[in-house]
Amino acid sequence: MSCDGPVTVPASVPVTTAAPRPLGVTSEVGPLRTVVLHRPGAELRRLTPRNNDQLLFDGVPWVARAQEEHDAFAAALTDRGVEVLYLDRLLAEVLTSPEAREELVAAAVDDPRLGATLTRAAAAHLADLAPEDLATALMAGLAHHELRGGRGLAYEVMDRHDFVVPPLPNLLFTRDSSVWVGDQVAITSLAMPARHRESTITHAVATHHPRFAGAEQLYDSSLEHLEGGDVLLLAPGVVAVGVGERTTPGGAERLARRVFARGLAQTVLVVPIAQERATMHLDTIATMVDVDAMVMYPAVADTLVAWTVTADTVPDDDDTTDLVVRGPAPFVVAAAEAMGIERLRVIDTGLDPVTAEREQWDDGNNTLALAPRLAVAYERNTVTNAALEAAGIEVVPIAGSELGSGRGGPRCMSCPVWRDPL
Ligand SMILES: NC(=[NH2+])NCCC[C@H](N)C(=O)O
Repeated sequence: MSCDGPVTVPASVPVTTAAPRPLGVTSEVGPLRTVVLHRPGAELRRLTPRNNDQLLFDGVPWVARAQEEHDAFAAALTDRGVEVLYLDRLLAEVLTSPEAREELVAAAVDDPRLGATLTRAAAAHLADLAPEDLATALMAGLAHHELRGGRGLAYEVMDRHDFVVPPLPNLLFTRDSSVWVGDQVAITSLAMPARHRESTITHAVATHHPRFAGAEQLYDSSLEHLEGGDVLLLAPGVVAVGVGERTTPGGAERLARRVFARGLAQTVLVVPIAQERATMHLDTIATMVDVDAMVMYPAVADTLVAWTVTADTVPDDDDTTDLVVRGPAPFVVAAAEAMGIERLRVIDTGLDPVTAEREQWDDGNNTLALAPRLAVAYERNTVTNAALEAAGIEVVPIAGSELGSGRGGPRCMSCPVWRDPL
């Protein structure tokens, strides 16, 4: 398997297609047809013990092994008929458009640390690069020594280990920087400074790539914080939004109004989660594995609650619809009611508290459903996976020893853009 080379896209995986392809996602478990992944690359090689905390990694990953693990993840999807689109290809392709280039170069140097002289020099450097090289620079950033003829006071004073343009190692987690709700794409507003710029890339791709031509944008990065890892499409018309370290209550409220106004959902469940790194997104504690079943961190299964939000009148405006808020009620009760089912099954992982905490930390609850009762999971979470199998869920195990150092599992590392309706 190639480790460190360029992305090896199987010939059967088109990155640009002439004919429009379906887009849209209405559930977590409808058969997965097309997904956006990001194969980790040069941006991961920027991580050092000095910067990994700030860049939201728990260590310094072995990059070649992380790529190998990621290639195996992608192969597990393509082997099952899923079309994989790679974010770096989509990015390089949109960088042939002058507007996209301008937008992304401007976003890359929009940083008050730089000052006018260095901003100009960095922008000029980037604007000179060919699409592939510019894509690499936008993802891996620009180190101090890479700016030929750099300059000005800020450049001289800057620590040599600092970046003129910081890298984006969390691009790997494509789940967070955009999320499809129905046939519209929400470009998210990422909470952590280390991730802000990611949504400028997903915005440019959604706006300028022919593959996504015509798709309406539901949300944008200037709005209240909202991250895709917090958004779960429990059933057609029912969206759960986690509110915690990343997504704010304001973000959940804004999303609710917009999905109502655009007819994409009739119920939004707002789910408070602990504001901690271990539970940074709702999908770190619960993901769907069947039309009526979730795998959930046992420590929260009994205490998780939800507010049920609906529209008061026929909604027709993005931002002013009156909302009706009920609750809080136990999450499983509120979810079942909104989904119109008798009971939402929570798979009993039967874990002792220590194993449960360890496997939650290692993204045991962060599964990616390929279809009802078929889910990709990290192989290391053996106890959770055995419980899933016992409950009738087929687990597609993948290695994640290096990928996992960024604290994200199969769901975090994937952005479905097309699932068959249930
Ligand atoms: N959907 C998710 N759970 N994403 C995980 C993102 C991990 C990433 N290092 C961060 O801190 O943002």
